[in-house]
Amino acid sequence: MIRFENVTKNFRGTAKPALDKVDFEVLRGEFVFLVGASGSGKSSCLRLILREERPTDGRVVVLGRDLRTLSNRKVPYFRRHVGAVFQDFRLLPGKTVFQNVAFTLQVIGSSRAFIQQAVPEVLALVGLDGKGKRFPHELSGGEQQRVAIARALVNRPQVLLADEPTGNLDPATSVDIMQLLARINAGGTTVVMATHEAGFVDQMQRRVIELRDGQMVRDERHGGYGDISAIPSLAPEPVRGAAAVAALTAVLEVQREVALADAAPLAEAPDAAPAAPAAPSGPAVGPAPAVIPAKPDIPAEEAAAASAPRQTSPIPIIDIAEVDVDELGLADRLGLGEEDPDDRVGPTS
Ligand SMILES: Nc1ncnc2c1ncn2[C@@H]1O[C@H](COP(=O)(O)OP(=O)(O)OP(=O)(O)O)[C@@H](O)[C@H]1O
Repeated sequence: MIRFENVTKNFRGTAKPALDKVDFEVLRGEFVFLVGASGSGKSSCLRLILREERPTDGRVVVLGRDLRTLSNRKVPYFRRHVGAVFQDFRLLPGKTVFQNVAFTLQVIGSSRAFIQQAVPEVLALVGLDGKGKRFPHELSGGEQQRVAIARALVNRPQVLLADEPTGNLDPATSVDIMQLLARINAGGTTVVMATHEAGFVDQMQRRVIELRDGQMVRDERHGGYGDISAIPSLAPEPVRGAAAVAALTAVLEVQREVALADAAPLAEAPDAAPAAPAAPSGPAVGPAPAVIPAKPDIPAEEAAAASAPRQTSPIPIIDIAEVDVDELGLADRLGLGEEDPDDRVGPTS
């Protein structure tokens, strides 16, 4: 799903590479922590995945697309499949919560009717029901990050990138956001998260990729944060510990809910890939919380490969219909309207 092949990134005017021959593969459905000291290259990795930067050397392949050869014209299509959230939320201050999320859909030419349906659904999903008319400054930090997550999810991306999403939040709010990310992952969305939060990483025991001075020094299937001496200490250790315990509880709760959903006879679909198609709109199945399922248009070979690490079943809640980019003609005006077969993500050749 995401492959770094000996990737080196040299930024102009810098002697040392930000990334030095980094090589890893993330499979569909994984939750991966990117860890390392400040300046070790975590954000650079995420920016390469988003195609905000290109490698100096090596190859980055995301959803079957070699990003070296992806033309600028096709980048907006590509990014529909890759949502991103950041430490500083990056909301538009003059727009309401609804408008912030809707903007993503307007840019790709979604119909007004679709936007009116999809935005409230995704806001409910992230726990922001009824807050659509607020402006960002009228929200707490945690709520602002939820808006950012809603915006990242409204296109039902297959991958969610999170660059220190809890970096500006207090420990309790951070736990809420971690829980939300775990639920999103439980719905089949691959999550790659750069973080300094050693407590969360230690307790959640997910895959950990560690960078040091641009080099990958660790890739552990169920790892902890490792050496914490170089990370900024923003909260007293006991608080971090409490947050970590709460995070673990939250994540275990999500895992238990997923296991329950797996066990339910009606939820069984033996032939389905982990990110199965969404069910029609309706209430949550069983006790599970709202989880947005990733779009199911994933190459079959990747679906097979995804069985390796960890299988999660989708907990379908809503069905966000395919976006009709032609409907408003806006896509054409933005230069996004010339979709051709190459615009689709597909298997790596
Ligand atoms: N646009 C840029 N131009 C020049 N150098 C850059 C640029 N972006 C990043 N770097 C350098 O690349 C290296 C890796 O930076 P990066 O932001 O990826 O690290 P990081 O691990 O995400 O750090 P932090 O935890 O502080 O966010 C650093 O030395 C940084 O100064």
